[in-house]
Amino acid sequence: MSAELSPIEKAKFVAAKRASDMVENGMKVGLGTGSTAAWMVRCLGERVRQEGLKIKGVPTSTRTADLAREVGIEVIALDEAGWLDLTIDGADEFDAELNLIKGGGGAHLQEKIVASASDRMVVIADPAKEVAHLGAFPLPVEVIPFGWKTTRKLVEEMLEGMDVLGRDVTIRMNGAMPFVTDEGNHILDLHLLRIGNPRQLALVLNQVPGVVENGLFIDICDTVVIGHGDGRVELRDVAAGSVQQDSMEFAESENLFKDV
Ligand SMILES: O=C(CO)[C@H](O)[C@H](O)COP(=O)(O)O
Repeated sequence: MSAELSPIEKAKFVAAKRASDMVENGMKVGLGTGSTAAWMVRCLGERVRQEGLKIKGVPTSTRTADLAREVGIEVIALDEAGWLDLTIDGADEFDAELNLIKGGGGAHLQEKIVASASDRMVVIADPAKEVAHLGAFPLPVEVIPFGWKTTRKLVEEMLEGMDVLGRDVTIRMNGAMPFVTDEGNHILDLHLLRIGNPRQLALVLNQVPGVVENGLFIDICDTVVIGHGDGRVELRDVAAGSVQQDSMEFAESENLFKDV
């Protein structure tokens, strides 16, 4: 890699590299989905090749499973793994409490199950993902195909009573057809602009018939690793009930860029 990498891709890469260094021999690791998570999978593949790192990876999508196999990571199913040591994944937004919006890639159902079955969830992000309030990014909600228009109506009605700024609900499309997730479902994108009470919304949304899972991750993420285009990395950790901050220069970041 590479001189051609944009600052945003470098930021994603250094976050992914820092988080992949948290993985230890023998671990069972949840592998997230998306462009940042793809860097992490490549970094882990590099460690498997270079250091003989022995891990079992549980992918959160068919895309990630394909990439993990391609880079030499042993892939197992969640039910084979049972419980995971660590999950590393990207996010569309994170706030000061490390609550997240996920599902921009349409994989939040598997991602939430995998992260919830892990000792620790580490999110890797570029600085643009940090927000004061969740909701500028449309909130993905996975719904079953049966009666999805009715489910959308029920979601719209439910939103009337919620502390949100916008209430538009759109079906995610793939060309002329509704997008289909790995589980064969569709995605509603909720254009809320600002979510006043993410915890309440996450609970209420999942009570609407037809909704399978929403993309709000509340109290699931333990650490956010924020990469910067110049190689700096910041860590936000939930410790003793509050978020601690740490910052470091990524040693030899230029060499790391060349390695990938
Ligand atoms: O939740 C996700 C997929 O369902 C992704 O983690 C999220 O969309 C971030 O993706 P990227 O790293 O490409 O910005």
